[in-house]
Amino acid sequence: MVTTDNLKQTPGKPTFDLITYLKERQKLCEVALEQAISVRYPEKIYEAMRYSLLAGGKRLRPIICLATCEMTGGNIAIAMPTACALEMIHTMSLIHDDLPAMDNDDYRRGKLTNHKVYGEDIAILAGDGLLAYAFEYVAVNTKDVSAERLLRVVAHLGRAVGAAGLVGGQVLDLESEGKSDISSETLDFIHQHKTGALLEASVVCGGILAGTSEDNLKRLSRYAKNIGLAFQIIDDILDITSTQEQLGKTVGKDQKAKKVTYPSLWGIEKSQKQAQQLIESACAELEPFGKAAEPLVALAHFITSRSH
Ligand SMILES: CC(C)=CCC/C(C)=C/COP(=O)(O)OP(=O)(O)O
Ligand SMILES: O=P(O)(O)OP(=O)(O)O
Ligand SMILES: [Mg+2]
Ligand SMILES: [Mg+2]
Repeated sequence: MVTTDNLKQTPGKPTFDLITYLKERQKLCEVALEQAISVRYPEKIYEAMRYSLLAGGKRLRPIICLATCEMTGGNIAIAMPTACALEMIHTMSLIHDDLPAMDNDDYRRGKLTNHKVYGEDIAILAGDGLLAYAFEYVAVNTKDVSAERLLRVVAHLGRAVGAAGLVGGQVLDLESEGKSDISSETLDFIHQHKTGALLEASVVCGGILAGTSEDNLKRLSRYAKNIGLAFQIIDDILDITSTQEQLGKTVGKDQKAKKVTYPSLWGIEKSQKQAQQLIESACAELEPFGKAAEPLVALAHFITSRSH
């Protein structure tokens, strides 16, 4: 059996080339996203939606969705509409998160935030437009997948973005600002919802589209929950250790907003170890998939080693 250990880089062994993989997949996603929304009347709203959607970003959620679908016997074509929808939902969450009523941020993905360019009113609507279009896009453009699977994907996406997911996590995140007595359970809840839920949907929807077994879906969900938590821990570390140039957004915001984070509770080193452990547990879930899991194993390790 292939284990996560023998998938790790060993000198002399051919290893998975994640950099090339990411570049290729990012290009595929960029093309699909560019084609997904065109500008029409009233131009302003379509331009605002495209401004943030096409502003770059790692495209991790769509790439993870495509990878899971392929690993479980599907292909890129059946997963691409869902992959695009995940990025539309993610972009909506960033536009709204940056609004003055929430984090009040001026930069995102190396550019001025949506409300700085289009105004608060249009930025709210651009987020709404992207969210609604994400669901329309999956429903209309997914081909060669049964209606039953498609319905399951739509339901899973809806749950991930609503009060049981991103919205719920964001509410607690906002309520926790300035409070020093946030428990690690509350912190985990925030991370698992504001970040974990959409990553989990990215993984699980890929598996649903491919028609993988219920057991595999549970396994995939556990993998995703672990990488989701690790992702947010690293995000909070980067807010302390990285630069605006590298991240494309303002840094040092958590300390300024007096936010309790993993590194503020346990320090950077322990938080990093914690993230590493979560990644190891995540990868262990993929062992039954053998060599087919290489991309998802590499993507999980990328989450802790990333610089942006
Ligand atoms: C429903 C909504 C609006 C959800 C927002 C979800 C989210 C992950 C925001 C970014 O988190 P952050 O503020 O911790 O990170 P960043 O530094 O990227 O702003
Ligand atoms: O790369 P991005 O901008 O999509 O952000 P995130 O780090 O939240 O994936
Ligand atoms: Mg926030
Ligand atoms: Mg923010």
